[in-house]
Amino acid sequence: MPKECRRKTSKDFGLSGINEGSRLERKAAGKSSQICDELIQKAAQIAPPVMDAPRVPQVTITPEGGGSSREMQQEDWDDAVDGTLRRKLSNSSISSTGSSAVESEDDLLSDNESKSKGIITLEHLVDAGESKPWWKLKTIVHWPFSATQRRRLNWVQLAGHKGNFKAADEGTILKKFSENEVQCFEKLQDDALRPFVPGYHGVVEKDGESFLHMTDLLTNFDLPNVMDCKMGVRTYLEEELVRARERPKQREDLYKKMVEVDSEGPTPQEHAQRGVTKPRYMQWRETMSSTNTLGFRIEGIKKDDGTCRTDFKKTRSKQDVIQVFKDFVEGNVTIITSYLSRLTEIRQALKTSEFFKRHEVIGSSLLFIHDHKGSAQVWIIDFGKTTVLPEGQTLNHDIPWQEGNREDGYLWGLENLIHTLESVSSEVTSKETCCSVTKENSQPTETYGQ
Ligand SMILES: Nc1ncnc2c1ncn2[C@@H]1O[C@H](COP(=O)(O)OP(=O)(O)OP(=O)(O)O)[C@@H](O)[C@H]1O
Ligand SMILES: O=P(O)(O)O[C@@H]1[C@H](O)[C@H](O)[C@@H](OP(=O)(O)O)[C@H](OP(=O)(O)O)[C@H]1O
Repeated sequence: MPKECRRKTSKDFGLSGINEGSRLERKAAGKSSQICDELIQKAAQIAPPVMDAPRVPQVTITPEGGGSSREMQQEDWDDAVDGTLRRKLSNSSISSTGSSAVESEDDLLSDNESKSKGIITLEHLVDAGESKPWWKLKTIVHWPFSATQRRRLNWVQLAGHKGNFKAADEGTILKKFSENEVQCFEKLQDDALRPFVPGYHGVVEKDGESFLHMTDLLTNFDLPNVMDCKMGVRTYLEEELVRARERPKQREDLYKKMVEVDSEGPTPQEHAQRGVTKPRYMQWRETMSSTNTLGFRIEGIKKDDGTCRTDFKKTRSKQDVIQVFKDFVEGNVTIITSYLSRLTEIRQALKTSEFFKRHEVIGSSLLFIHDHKGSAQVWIIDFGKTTVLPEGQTLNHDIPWQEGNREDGYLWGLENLIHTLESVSSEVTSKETCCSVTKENSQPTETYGQ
């Protein structure tokens, strides 16, 4: 049974106060998720995989000394990245994104327990009666929560780790602080990419924990359809490779996630030790999905009927991706055209962006959002693993990666994404033309009827 079919209850998610609207969305989810699965399976059977030439050399991480490795400590992680990517976080967990875990959740939690996969309820950090003030760092502005603003927010989180986001005042959210991401947002304020990233409202702190305060991109939509596409041919940093070679850590949680998708995925040695290193897992994910072949992959989709799917780990061929997009936009050419024009604007901005030239962009996503009123937007999100290059170095973002050149294939992936949507558009249009011709032909003419 696909993972998404095994739905957790609100109690499983720790959501005690989930409201009626959300319950209804969840109810709808089971049925149409199944329909979606069937459609995707059919598409996969009909369409032979169209494989582009792999752009990423596979790097083998061979643990010296077999499986013996010590647990990685936070200091190691900070040292490992040599100051280029500072991951010191506001709390004890360690990750590029401010959440998980070089070690914190390792070997303890399954995928479902640690990752967010759809509709969630965002809680504020304070209770209605809380009187302690919030303070904005830097500007030291009193955090202006009123009792009504301390509502629970039904929200969609298609990727990332559970607990990474909190509700904030109207139209905004809080994401767990990572110094790297905050630095990116600050630089982006003066960059050509600013119109395409969520509004940045500084850093706030509460009880020793810091958060990045940003615009909630879902705010202006009515029952939004949302898709997260992770960009680039590579989803791990070169530093992570170096680290894994120097101090390999076999992770049982990643091994389990691999086996769940493909029991033949791990090597005999990995089966024996019941563990894989993180770069090994990430590379395997890249080859199973369209990351290596198309330079982007679908992470998750939430539709306006309440269905959420994050089971795209084996969605690899261009035709499969086209089918998923078609289903996402429900064949609506106007929405596809809006998405295409926004992607073209993003491509243009990326080509002029100083920030883009000077950063290795890893693990960043394009967030597609549209609704029944016809609004459609695409935003660049997640800079947790976007890393500044050494002084004087720049990237092309569209040439093959070789270890050391730090290329990420972002622009190449964007080009493929645009082509994919153009294919969706022409397939939908030709189907419409074909249908209307068939309809016309089947209309009895007056003479025929007489
Ligand atoms: N500004 C935003 N507005 C609305 N939704 C957002 C916003 N930022 C993120 N999201 C939602 O949260 C999800 C995870 O976001 P993001 O990738 O930034 O988190 P993360 O924890 O850094 O993820 P990962 O661990 O995969 O790097 C996205 O897929 C999207 O559904
Ligand atoms: O999508 P999956 O298959 O669930 O795999 C996760 C995904 O690749 C995340 O991007 C990664 O977090 P980072 O981007 O922060 O590295 C996470 O590593 P983690 O388990 O170390 O958090 C992986 O487990």
